[in-house]
Amino acid sequence: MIATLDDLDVEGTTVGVRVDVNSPIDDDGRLADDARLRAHVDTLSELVDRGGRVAVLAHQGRPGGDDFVSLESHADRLSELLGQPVDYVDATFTEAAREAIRGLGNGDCVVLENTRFYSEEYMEFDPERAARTHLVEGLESVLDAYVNDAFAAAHRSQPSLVGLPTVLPSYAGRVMESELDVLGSIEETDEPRVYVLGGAKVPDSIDVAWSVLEKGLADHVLTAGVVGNVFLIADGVDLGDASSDFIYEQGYWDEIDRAADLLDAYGDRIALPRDVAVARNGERHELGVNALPPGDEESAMDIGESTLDYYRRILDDAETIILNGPAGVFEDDRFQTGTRQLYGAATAIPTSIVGGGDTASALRRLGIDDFSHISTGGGAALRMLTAESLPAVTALENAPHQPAADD
Ligand SMILES: Nc1ncnc2c1ncn2[C@@H]1O[C@H](COP(=O)(O)OP(=O)(O)OP(=O)(O)O)[C@@H](O)[C@H]1O
Ligand SMILES: O=C(O)[C@H](O)COP(=O)(O)O
Repeated sequence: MIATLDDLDVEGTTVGVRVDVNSPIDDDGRLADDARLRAHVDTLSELVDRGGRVAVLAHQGRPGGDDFVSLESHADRLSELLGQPVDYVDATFTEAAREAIRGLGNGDCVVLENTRFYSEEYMEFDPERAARTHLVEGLESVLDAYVNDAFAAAHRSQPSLVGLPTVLPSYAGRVMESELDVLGSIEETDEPRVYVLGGAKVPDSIDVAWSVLEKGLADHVLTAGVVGNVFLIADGVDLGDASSDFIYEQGYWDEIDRAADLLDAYGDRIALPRDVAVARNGERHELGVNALPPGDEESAMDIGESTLDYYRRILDDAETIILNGPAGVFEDDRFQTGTRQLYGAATAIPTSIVGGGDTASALRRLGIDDFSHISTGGGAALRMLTAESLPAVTALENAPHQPAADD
């Protein structure tokens, strides 16, 4: 049983709120897309409106990346979104951070510095060990409560996600609550249940496919994107050198064997593309799998019409559809068709759930957003879609001062 903001007496309480605002960053090192910030506005505005003293914790990027930047521009944008001043302090758990937190009045909000500027926050710990890190020990004394709204990071066992809820009364924020409501009860959605696995994260998708087929969660798994290409090769189709080289360069060659094992075990429930689209003379050109391999340098960039017809027939009976990853290289207008049509067809199914942060923002750009639920999480959603627990969610379940089960 996880406590929510409904269980928290907010007025005058100093709350550490973990959000996930890990976002695209522009060439000047500033926030380039505020979608993830907007997702947390409900939680943050509720806390400040109810008189909380709010200290925001978040990571941005990974060490060494161009997007590994300060949260100053996030604080500026948050100030606009909340319609009130939001301070920023370039410290996370040191005396400067504690001083900023102690200085908060009721209804005030401060953004602390990128948690991953500190090495411990980029390591995974068990919750008890995470509770003894500098970040947790530095903040514990100035916080009365902890709220986790960072569903998209909930698959990470890092101090701000699993350490703080070990030592503080802890609550799920509104994003976390709604994600858990939907993704935590996949088994209860109506059947037939269809999973669409596309995109380029082949190992993750194959993990999901194994899990949902083994557990009987999926009546059908439809493959597309690079995932579909790997399954085609595993099925003995010659996709040509360009697609094969791409898969090899991504380090996914071993995945072909795993895909072949899956086809052996559950082939009757896995659907493979029947045609692919390549670029020929600068135009989209579709080829049935019997006409493969394509010409030299031609790579399978999308699924074609015949695959879409086949997949639509499977979807005709579906009650629930769960999608992750685009069907093709949607960034190129010529190869948007598969994603546009497959995701478009999914919106007609009674329960349609999209997992994956980047896919979600791409779909919004394509103007397709009429799903039952679009998750804020990529890796976290994938893990939940297999009905597995997430460390940060488990830490919330085990946190001190939880409401009784019959509350
Ligand atoms: N056939 C293909 N060949 C090469 N790239 C492809 C193909 N199909 C899709 N892609 C690429 O896959 C990428 C997206 O895949 P990915 O698995 O990262 O999905 P995602 O929604 O961004 O995931 P997340 O939200 O979890 O980060 C896109 O950049 C797209 O161009
Ligand atoms: O963007 C995400 O998926 C989350 O913020 C987690 O980021 P990470 O994969 O760098 O831990």
